[in-house]
Amino acid sequence: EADRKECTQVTHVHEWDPGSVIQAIDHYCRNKEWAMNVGDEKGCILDSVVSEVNPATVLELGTYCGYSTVRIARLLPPHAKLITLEFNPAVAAIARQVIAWAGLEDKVQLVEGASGDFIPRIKEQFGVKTFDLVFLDHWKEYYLPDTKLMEECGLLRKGSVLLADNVVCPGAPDYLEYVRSSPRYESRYFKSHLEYTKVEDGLEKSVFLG
Ligand SMILES: CNc1ncnc2c1ncn2[C@@H]1O[C@H](/C=C/CNC(=O)c2cc(-c3ccc(F)cc3)cc(O)c2O)[C@H](F)[C@H]1O
Ligand SMILES: [Mg+2]
Repeated sequence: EADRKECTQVTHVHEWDPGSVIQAIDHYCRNKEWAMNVGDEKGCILDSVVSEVNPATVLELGTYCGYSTVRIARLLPPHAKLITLEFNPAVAAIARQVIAWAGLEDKVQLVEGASGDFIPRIKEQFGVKTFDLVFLDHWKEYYLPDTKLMEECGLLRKGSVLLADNVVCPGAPDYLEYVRSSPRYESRYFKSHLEYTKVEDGLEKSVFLG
C-alpha cells in the first residue's frame, strides 16, 4: 500500500530539473498567489502511489499548469508514457513550458481537448490498450461520467488504479459514492489538506477489479 511517508525534497537547483520546477511552483503558490495545483502535501501521496504502481501507461485528466504532470512523469520508468488532457489552450501552453523546463517532454503527451471527446478515441489514436494509472484532477462533476466512459471504452484493466484529487474540497460526492459502493472497485481515502492550506482535503485511490 502507498505509505504516507513524509517526503522531504532536497533539490539542488542546477538547471531546470523536475525537482526545482516543483519547488518553484510550490514556493510561489504558498507565498505569492494560491493556485489549484495538487501541491506538495498531497503531491507526496501522489508520488507514493505512482512509485507503488510503477505504471507503463498513465492518463491525467486536467493538466492545468502541468505541476502534477511533472510530479508523475519524473517518477516514470523509461519508455513509460503519460497522456495528459487539457481543454483550455492558454493553460495548455503554460503546461507545455513547465513540462519542457522539467525536461520531461519525451515522457509526456499533452493533448488539447475535452476528456469526453478524447477518451473514446485514445485507443486507436494513441495506441494505448489500457491505463495502469489515471489521475483525475479536472472539473469535479466530470470525474464520474469520465470514469464510466473509461470503463465503457475498455481503458481499464484488472488492477488499474484511479487516483482522484479533491474528493473532499471542492468534493466529488457522486464519484466517491460510486467507487466506494461499486463491487468493481476497491477504494481507499488518503486524508490530507487542500494545497497550501490547512483545510481538509484528500485523494481517493480506487483499484479497478475488472
Ligand atoms: C471536462 N473535461 C475536461 N477535459 C479536459 N480538460 C479539462 C476538463 N475539465 C477541466 N479541464 C481542465 O482541467 C483544469 C481544471 C481543474 C479543476 N480543478 C478544480 O476545480 C480545483 C479546485 C480547487 C479549489 C479548492 C478550494 C477552493 F476554494 C477553490 C478551488 C482545488 C483543486 O485542487 C482543484 O483541482 C483546467 F483548469 C481545465 O481547463
Ligand atoms: Mg486538484
